[in-house]
Amino acid sequence: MSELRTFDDRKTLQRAAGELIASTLRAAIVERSEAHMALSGGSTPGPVYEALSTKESVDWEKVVVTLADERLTPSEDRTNSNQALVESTLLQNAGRHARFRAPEAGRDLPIQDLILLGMGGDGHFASIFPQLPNLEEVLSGDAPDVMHVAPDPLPDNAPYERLTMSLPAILRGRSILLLITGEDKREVFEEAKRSTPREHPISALLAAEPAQLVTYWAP
Ligand SMILES: O=C(O)[C@H](O)[C@@H](O)[C@H](O)[C@H](O)COP(=O)(O)O
Repeated sequence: MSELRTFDDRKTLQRAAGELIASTLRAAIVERSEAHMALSGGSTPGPVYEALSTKESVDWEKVVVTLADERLTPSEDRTNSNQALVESTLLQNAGRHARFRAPEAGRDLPIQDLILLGMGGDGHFASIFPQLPNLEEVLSGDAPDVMHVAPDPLPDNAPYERLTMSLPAILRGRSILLLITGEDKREVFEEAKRSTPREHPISALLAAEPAQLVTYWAP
């Protein structure tokens, strides 16, 4: 059964998320001599990545970072890419020793020790949006690990086609940390337990009842 933890405020949530990710990475390195994690973009995780970058207790040279999704920005908009977000927040301080691997459509990913997700107000996660023409493919059990998707219409706040991990690739993650903030998104999260993936894509993740999913929420 997945777990929901609530926090008094976003700063406390972000600090706790950094701690959880660091301990997950340390445990993975002890067990398998390396750790793989896939990160999301958005407005919530930046401070998590910054806090994480200062953790000297993580053997960062053994950490490989990729993205749960990526915005296919033109070169002049590169600062809006998720890679740019991760480079400017996580890949500094101690975290600069981690290796970054950009996702490629059709290229298999190693099992991720940790996948960090956010959720949009429409119930999207990674770049699995309600308006994906190929939504069923991205959610199907035989989907490739990474897929090219073209939300139609493109999202207002980041109007780009995307690369996204598929649902089966996400469900293969050893741990999945979902960060949600605000009352509105909490309502969407609760509603998604009873709706369809076309209404709220996150409902497909929740319907799988992944035991490795932990959701952090703050007002
Ligand atoms: O490229 C992106 O925008 C993200 O990967 C996206 O899936 C994000 O996780 C959600 O939109 C939630 O974003 P917040 O962090 O702003 O809630």
